[in-house]
Amino acid sequence: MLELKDVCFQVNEDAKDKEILKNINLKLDDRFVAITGPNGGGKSTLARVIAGIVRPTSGKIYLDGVDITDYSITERAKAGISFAFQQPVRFKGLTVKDLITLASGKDISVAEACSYLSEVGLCAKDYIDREVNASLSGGELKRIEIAMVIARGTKLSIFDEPEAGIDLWSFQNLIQVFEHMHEKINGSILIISHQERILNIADRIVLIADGEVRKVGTKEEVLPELLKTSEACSTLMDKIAR
Ligand SMILES: Nc1ncnc2c1ncn2[C@@H]1O[C@H](COP(=O)(O)OP(=O)(O)OP(=O)(O)O)[C@@H](O)[C@H]1O
Repeated sequence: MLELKDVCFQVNEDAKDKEILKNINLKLDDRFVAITGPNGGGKSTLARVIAGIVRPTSGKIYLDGVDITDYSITERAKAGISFAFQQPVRFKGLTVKDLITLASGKDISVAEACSYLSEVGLCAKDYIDREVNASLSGGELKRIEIAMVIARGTKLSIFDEPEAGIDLWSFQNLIQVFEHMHEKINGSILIISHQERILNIADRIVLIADGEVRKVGTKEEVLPELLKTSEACSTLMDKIAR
């Protein structure tokens, strides 16, 4: 279980303190949790705080009862947290097989590596020996990154807006990948998304706005609140536009 107690994150901008996360309290033990909310609400910051990319200004983070607040990214990775970036990283000189083997942490066969690619809907023989460089499309890279996360098989896998920057066709396939992961994965998935189809497969949704947790619940409980928030935003945008 992941637990956040009074987590705050503050930056100093133009000599003024800016609170980006305000006393976040969460207990998450569901298999598939989606974090959603308006742009700039603090979702990515929260994911980065959980993965250890940034340290909270105050508060505590526990993974299965262990205080990981002061763990580095590497220590958190060893404790069982994987993080997939919004823009996946390219690794020039490494093949897809190399990356999946590294991710799995053991010497796996080509057939095993291929099985991870098949899980994300990629035809393994076409990709296994390809270099992870700029010749791969955004959608392909994203799926290879997801295959790596599956190969790592950690307790907690965090995805920051996996839908960002991919076309509609790739997005439809990506949804199927997540639906499949929801059924198959051993650990938990924490996914930041604005997409209703992703929210629809979540066991729990966390709505974050203005650095605060506004609501935690099932989609039936959270979506109406989310619609209210987006209506409020559109009304504001209308007023600004007028
Ligand atoms: N290091 C930083 N310094 C200054 N401001 C920051 C920093 N990190 C985040 N912010 C600000 O904090 C707010 C929340 O950012 P964050 O990226 O977490 O939002 P988000 O909910 O993920 O947004 P989006 O949906 O647009 O991806 C934004 O206003 C952002 O500009």
